[in-house]
Formats: sequence, C-alpha cells, structure tokens
Amino acid sequence: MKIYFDENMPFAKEFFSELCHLNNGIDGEEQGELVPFSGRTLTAAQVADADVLLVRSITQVNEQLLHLNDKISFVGSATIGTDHIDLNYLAKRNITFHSAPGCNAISVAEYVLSALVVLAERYLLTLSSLTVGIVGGGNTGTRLSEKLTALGIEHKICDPLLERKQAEKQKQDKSHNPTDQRHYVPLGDVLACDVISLHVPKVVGGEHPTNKLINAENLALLREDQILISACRGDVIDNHALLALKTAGHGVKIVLDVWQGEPDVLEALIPYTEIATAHIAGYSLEGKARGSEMLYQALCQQLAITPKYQLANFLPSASIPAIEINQDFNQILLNQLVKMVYDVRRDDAIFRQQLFVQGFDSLRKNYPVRREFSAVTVNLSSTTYSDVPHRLGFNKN
Ligand SMILES: NC(=O)c1ccc[n+]([C@@H]2O[C@H](COP(=O)([O-])OP(=O)(O)OC[C@H]3O[C@@H](n4cnc5c(N)ncnc54)[C@H](O)[C@@H]3O)[C@@H](O)[C@H]2O)c1
Ligand SMILES: O=C(O)[C@H](O)[C@H](O)COP(=O)(O)O
Repeated sequence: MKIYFDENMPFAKEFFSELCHLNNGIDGEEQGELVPFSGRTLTAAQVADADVLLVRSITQVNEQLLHLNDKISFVGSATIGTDHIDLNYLAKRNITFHSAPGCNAISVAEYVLSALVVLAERYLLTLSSLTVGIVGGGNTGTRLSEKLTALGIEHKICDPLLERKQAEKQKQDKSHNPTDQRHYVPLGDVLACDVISLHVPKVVGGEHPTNKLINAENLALLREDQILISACRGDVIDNHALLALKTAGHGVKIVLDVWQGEPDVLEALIPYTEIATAHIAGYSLEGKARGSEMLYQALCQQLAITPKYQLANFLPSASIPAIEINQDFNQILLNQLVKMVYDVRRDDAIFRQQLFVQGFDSLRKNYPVRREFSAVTVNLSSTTYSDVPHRLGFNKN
C-alpha cells in the first residue's frame, strides 16, 4: 500500500510505517511505501499511485488532484477545517474521507488565552471584568469557553446551527435532560462584548455563511475599546474593510492568526495588529500530532486492524515538566503560567521579522515546538490554593 503524507505531519512515520507494509493492504498487492510530500505543491502526477493520501489544510483535494489516480480509497486531513476538500467529489468516487475534528482545539484556545494575557498586561486590563463573545460554539469555541469558565470570565456564544439543533432536540423529547444546556445569543450580542473571538469554519453560501461574516457593516458597529481575535479562517473577516477601519483611526485592537488569501497577507494591515501570526494557533505539538493519531486510528479502522500506537508513545516530556505554586491564584500568576508554556509574542515577533524573509509557509513549516498546558504538572504547595491552573488544563499529579 502506498501512503502519501504531508511532510508537516508530526509522527507520521511512527504511526504509518507499519501500515503501508501490511499485506492485507487496501488492494492487497505490491510493495508498501510511505512517501512525504510538500503540501502546497503536490501534483496529480505525484499521487497517481497513492492508495492513501494524508494532507493538511494547504492541499486542495479535488478532481484536479486525483483524476490520474484510479486506486485511492482513503483521504485524510490531519486538521479541523475541511474547506480544502471537495467532499462531493470524494463521495462520488467512494473514497473514504476522515478529518481530525477537535485535534487542535485546545491549542487554539491556549493561543487566544495567551493573546488575552498579553493584551491585559499591555493595556492594564483586568481579565475577570471583561466579557468575551465567542462566534462558533464547536470544538475550539467550547475549549475556549471552558478556560474562560475556569477563570470566571463572563462569555457569550453565538452559534445559530447549534442553537437550532438544541431547540429541535428539546422539541423531540421535552422530558429529556438536554446534553447541550448552553444559552446561545445572536451575533449582535457577541459583537458588543469587550473581546470577540471567532471560531467558525469557512462557509460560502447557505443559511449561515461565514465568508466575510465580519464585514464593513458590522465592523462599523465596533467600539474603540474592543478586542477582535480571529484564529479560524482568514476569509471570515473582510481584511480590506478591517484595514479601512484601522486607517480611519479606529481603536479596536486586532489579533490575527489567519489572513484572507493565505499564503499571501494584506501587508498594510500588519502594523495595525496587536498580535499577528502565521496561522499557527493550532500548532501546539499535541494539536498537530493528535491530527496524525486520529487519521492513524481511522485508517486502522478502515483496514480492520487494531491500532498499536497512541500519541502518548511518541510525545516527549516538556522542557519544564513540573512546577510548584506557592500562592493563591490571581491574574499575575495566570500571566506567569500561561507565558511559561506559550507566549504568543514569540510568534508575533517571528511573523513581523521573518514573514518577508522566509515566507508564510516556511514560518509554519519551521514552527518551533510549542506544548499545551497539559504537558506541565502544576503542584499546589497548599490545599487551600485554588485549583484554577488544573481547570485551565495544566496537569494534576
Ligand atoms: N488558526 C488555526 O490554527 C485553526 C485551528 C483549528 C481550527 N481552525 C478553524 O476554526 C474553525 C472552527 O474550528 P472548530 O474546531 O471549532 O470547528 P467545529 O466544526 O467544531 O465548530 C464550528 C462551529 O461553528 C458553528 N458555525 C458555523 N457557521 C456559523 C455561523 N455563521 N455563525 C456562528 N457559528 C457558526 C458551527 O455550528 C460549529 O458549531 C475550523 O473550521 C477551522 O477552519 C483554525
Ligand atoms: O483546520 C485546522 O485544523 C487548522 O487551521 C490547522 O492549524 C491547519 O494547519 P495546516 O493544515 O495548514 O498545517
């Protein structure tokens, strides 16, 4: 079986080497091979003999890529977003598709938290007095909501699709205790919060499109003291409208991890951002590697074999694996804890200094190792101290 994988998938060799040498492969023939490729430049000729194709978000998987291949039976994307995949085409050809829902949701939530901690320090903000509006209550929005709850930060969620699902379930079974008990609000309520954080997929058309969801019209409603964060897809904010707002002198503080037209970036917008990064919010080692693990599990299932490996087999220990805390929790401690694991200013500095030297894709390919809070065990020296660090995701002994 020939397995082609994006070179930017951590532990792909560890997970997939044995699978491609199995005799009971998908078509049960030939020598196995595990072949890395560069995601942006992959061609139809390169993957003409692939049985399995494992991509990340920068590879468009469609008829143009697969028309020379008549044997492929499995495509996986080690990512949350699927807007780069032509799902109808794969279904038409009976090609199984798996993505990795939620794989890097914690990483995105920790990126947003790091951005909030940095901005709170820069502008002397008390985080617990802010309201946060989350657009999109799926995996990343939910992980963020959990961390905000741990910190006692008031927040609202706008997700008309989940809101409808919740209402339908309640209608079906009035006596049943609903699993989703969240209260959803309209977009307008979220846009009035002190912090607005976007967590929607790219959706063009339909009832709830997200393409340019944040456009000139609703940007004009923003207050000068708000913070707008996007770590979902670049097309969700009209970048030109945002630039027009900022060049007109509007004070809204912007945190952008994603950009319209990636790998190109609207250069003029960069100086107006508080934090600017190269689509790396989901790039914790755990986040990326969970994507590899989830595709491994899906492929094992397709091959009807029991998975032999887990991510825990391969993850190294963190550079600071454990710490002890000698005081009760407060914002200063939050600041220290978050920045010890992930200080988003590092990625912001790399972006500003290296974007036009290395290029967007190279910044992403050569992303330095970043761990999630869970890689660090936090010991509290007194049982009277608050367990907020553990509720934020730090490991507990
Ligand atoms: N920057 C990064 O590194 C990074 C990392 C992970 C995911 N992402 C992007 O973020 C997106 C969200 O990730 P996720 O894991 O939360 O996805 P998800 O599918 O779990 O959740 C997305 C949620 O958005 C909701 N939604 C859809 N249209 C909406 C609309 N018009 N208004 C409000 N809500 C709407 C959906 O109902 C869903 O609940 C992904 O699709 C991906 O494009 C970016
Ligand atoms: O959709 C996702 O999971 C994220 O946007 C992810 O960070 C994409 O990373 P890439 O596949 O571009 O390496």
